[in-house]
Amino acid sequence: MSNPIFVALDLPQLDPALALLKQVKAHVGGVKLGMEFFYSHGASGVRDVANIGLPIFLDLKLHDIPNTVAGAMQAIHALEPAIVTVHASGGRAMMEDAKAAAGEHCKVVGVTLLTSMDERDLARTGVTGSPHDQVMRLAELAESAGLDGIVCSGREVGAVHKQWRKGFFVVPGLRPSGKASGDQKRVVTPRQARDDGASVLVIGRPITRAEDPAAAAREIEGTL
Ligand SMILES: O=C(O)c1cc(=O)[nH]c(=O)n1[C@@H]1O[C@H](COP(=O)(O)O)[C@@H](O)[C@H]1O
Repeated sequence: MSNPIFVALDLPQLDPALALLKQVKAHVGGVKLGMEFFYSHGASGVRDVANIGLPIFLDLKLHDIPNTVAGAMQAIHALEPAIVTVHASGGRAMMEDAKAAAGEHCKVVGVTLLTSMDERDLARTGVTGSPHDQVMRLAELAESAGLDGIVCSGREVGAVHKQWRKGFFVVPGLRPSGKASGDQKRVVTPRQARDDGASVLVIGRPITRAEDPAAAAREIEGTL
């Protein structure tokens, strides 16, 4: 099995981000570029990272009307991302149009409930019920809209995997045991998430903020 770790390069400066990626490259299978990176460095920054030779997960978490999201998907074709995110709560028509507008080899995955949210946070948005129920509901919607998969926490991935056997599951909110969870609330270990059916393990600070990022990435890889 190829390395499922995608390192989240949530760093504001381009050169340190590129240097860090070169350090950890041998121990990860891909790189995730999110809003912080894309808003700071745009398409040219994405190309600089792509030149290092790892698959790119462009985590833009698109959430708008179908026409606008489809236009955004077309605008990023040239960057040839392997994976792009949209918010599943944007609805079925938006997800259908996002998938139709995506490049041929680009997986489109729907963010369900952010891993930084628990049941109380969910209730405050007006949704009653458990994070588990919300993830299952949005996974079903994403599948019916023709998406490739979803983003969920490691707490739900086992159940979603049973319901959607061919789905592609991106799991963030991962912490090696004993590491600080920070703003993440629904946390599991990388190994647990992989055993429960995660396709991609998104790991940021446990690698990028480690004293020795290459050693941290190697250590996590060794637990899988
Ligand atoms: O879409 C994501 O990647 C994502 C979804 C989610 O529910 N939770 C989540 O943490 N993420 C991303 O995963 C990464 C997690 O970073 P760390 O908490 O530093 O490992 C960040 O880049 C987040 O933007």
